[in-house]
Order: sequence, then C-alpha cells, then structure tokens
Amino acid sequence: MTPGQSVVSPLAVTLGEPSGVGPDILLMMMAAPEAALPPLFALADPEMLAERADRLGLAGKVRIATIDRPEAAGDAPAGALSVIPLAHRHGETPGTPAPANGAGTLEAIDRAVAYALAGRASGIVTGPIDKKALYDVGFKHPGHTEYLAELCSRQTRGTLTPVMLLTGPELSCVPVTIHIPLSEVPKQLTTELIVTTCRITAADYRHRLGIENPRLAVSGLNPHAGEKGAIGHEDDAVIRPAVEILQAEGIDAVGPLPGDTMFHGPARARYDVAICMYHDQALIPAKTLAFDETVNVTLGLPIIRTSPDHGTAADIAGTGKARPDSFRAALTLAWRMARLEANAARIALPA
Ligand SMILES: NC(=O)C1=CN([C@@H]2O[C@H](COP(=O)(O)OP(=O)(O)OC[C@H]3O[C@@H](n4cnc5c(N)ncnc54)[C@H](O)[C@@H]3O)[C@@H](O)[C@H]2O)C=CC1
Ligand SMILES: NCC(=O)COP(=O)(O)O
Repeated sequence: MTPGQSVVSPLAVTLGEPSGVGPDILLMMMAAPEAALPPLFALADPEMLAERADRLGLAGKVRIATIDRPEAAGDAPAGALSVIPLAHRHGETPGTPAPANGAGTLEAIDRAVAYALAGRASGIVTGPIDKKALYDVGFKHPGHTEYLAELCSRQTRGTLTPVMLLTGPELSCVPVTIHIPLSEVPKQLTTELIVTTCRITAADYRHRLGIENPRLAVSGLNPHAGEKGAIGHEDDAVIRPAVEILQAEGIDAVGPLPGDTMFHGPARARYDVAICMYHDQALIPAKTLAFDETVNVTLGLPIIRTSPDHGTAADIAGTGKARPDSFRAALTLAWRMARLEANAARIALPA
C-alpha cells in the first residue's frame, strides 16, 4: 500500500436461493477469463458450489478456496473463489426451491450484513431469493430490501426507510411503495412517504453515486396524472404537495408526470432518476430497457447493497443458460460505490 492509499475491504456475496441461478452466475463470472472482478468472497456451501461447477462444466475453470474470515480473501490464489462456509445446509437440486434451504439463505445474508456493518466487507451483493420459499418458513419481510433495513436498524438503533433503486444504462427508477399488492398502493401512498423517499434518493445519489444535484422526475399514480382530478385525486392531493415540499428544500424535483409518457428517450434525458409510485411502474420500464445490465441498489442504509435485477430463474438453473451480466454489473457498481466511500472518508480525515 502506498501512503495515502485507502484499503477497501472485499465485497461479501450471497447466492440467494441455491436452487436458483445465484450459484451459476457467480461461477460463470469467475470462470470468464476476461473478468476483472473486484475483490470478493462468497458466503455459501463450498460443496454445493463445487457440484454446480461440475454440472455447468466449469469445475476445471473455477478453483474454490475455503476461508474462515473476510480478511483471508486476499490470500486465495489469483482467480480462485474465496468461500466462507455456512453453518446451515445450503444445497439443493437446481430448479427446485426447497424451504429447507431457508436457514442457510438467511444465515448468508445476516453474516454478510454483519461483516459490512463492521467494515470487514465494503458492501454486499446479494443473489436472488425465492421469496415464497422463505415466507413458507416464517420469513416476515417482503424481500431483501426491507430485511436489510431491519438488520441495519439494529445497529443504528433507529427505524430506517429503505429505498429500492433500479439503475441501468438507459434508466434509473425508484418505486415509492415496494412489495405490496396493487390494491394497497393508494392506501399506503402518502405525501410524507414520497418526500422521505425522494430525500433519501437525492442524498444517496450525492454521497453514494457522486451526483451532486440529481434531477428527480416524480410520476403520477393515475392515467394522465389524474387528468386534473377527473381520473383520480391522488396526483393532485398526495403527489403534487410532495413535489412542492421537495422543491422548497432545493431538491430538483418535477411532477407529477403522466406515467405513460415519462419513459421514452427524450423524456428520460430530462432526469437522472424517475420516482415511481409502485413496483411495476418502476420495474417494468427498467427491466424492459436493459434486463441484462440493470442493478438493484438499496438506498437509505448505512451499508452498500446491490443485486442483479432478476430473480431466481429456476427454469434455467444449472443449465448454463443464465446470463451473469446483471450480477457482474451489480458487483462493479458496489465496488465503485465502495471506492467512492473510501475516498470520501480519506478526504474527510483531519490533516
Ligand atoms: N433480489 C431478489 O432476491 C429477487 C428475487 N426474485 C424472486 O425470484 C423468483 C422468480 O421470479 P420471476 O418473476 O420468475 O423472475 P425471474 O427474473 O427469476 O425470471 C423471469 C424470466 O427471466 C429469465 N431470466 C432471469 N434471470 C436470467 C438470467 N440471468 N439470464 C437469463 N435469463 C434470465 C428466467 O429464465 C425467466 O424466464 C420469485 O420468487 C421472486 O420473488 C425476483 C426478483 C429479485
Ligand atoms: N422485483 C425486485 C425485487 O423483488 C427485489 O427484491 P429484494 O429482494 O431486492 O428486496
């Protein structure tokens, strides 16, 4: 290390549901000779990974190095995949999600978060979980996003509002309400929630992504943003006041904009991030425009967390058909964010 250079800890990777494509895409990335991956370690079952590598014909290309702590990731031979084994079982037939894997899936997430909170990992990159399989074993959170906020709030000792950002080369967008039924959206959408979500988005764009004054485009909820109150009242009664509050605070926000006309090319050029009112309003355009490159980022946390935009893809797990691109983009972005954070910390140090 040269004087003044920051040490950035490796990224902690979790695989999500092991019968999905999480193991496949990690192994495929490691096997790609052109891959210049950031330093990382996985929390996983090394035997399951070895079996999957065998199934995918990658056994000769990926060496698995079992380690016992994050700090040992740097000691593994060049190109080897460093793996910290889990205490719980975490292996299953590809394509067949098993509730019995739930404890291992959650153990990996819990330990990755603990390492990140302790500064022993510079961030976490999570593979996709099978949400229903976890619900069936008593998991009470809709997804990672909400669970990570709960885990981190145990350390920060205050409730955290997690914000889901989907970011890709063509579009970045945030759903204000996340994993709730569509029928619940108008009930749970409040001016306060929109304002809070936008404040967190603007703040994290600044300190996590290096964009000083992000331009926020806030969508409407109803067709044509309510058509001046003729097609729904939420746009004028709930969303517009939120935009006015944000503008008064100096946040560059416009809206409510009709949802059907804010995603075409020239419209997208006018903002950095679209603030959408519900899950599919945000995720349909993001995944349609760039399914293979879009990354899911959780804002509003004291740790860095990214994830590929896709799910477990159980229909192609273990076949070699999964594309690792979104996972690779998630690793690259997490590493960029980690280096930005390390540099900012270094600049903030007293001389
Ligand atoms: N971050 C997370 O943990 C996420 C988890 N999920 C979970 O994943 C499960 C399955 O969700 P679905 O809606 O079916 O979405 P999905 O993304 O798993 O699959 C949708 C379609 O896209 C294909 N696909 C997905 N990823 C691919 C890849 N890397 N390469 C090539 N093709 C790919 C699949 O084969 C499938 O045909 C659900 O339990 C859902 O909750 C979904 C999204 C994110
Ligand atoms: N559709 C996006 C998604 O489900 C991601 O959820 P999370 O597990 O990252 O919270």
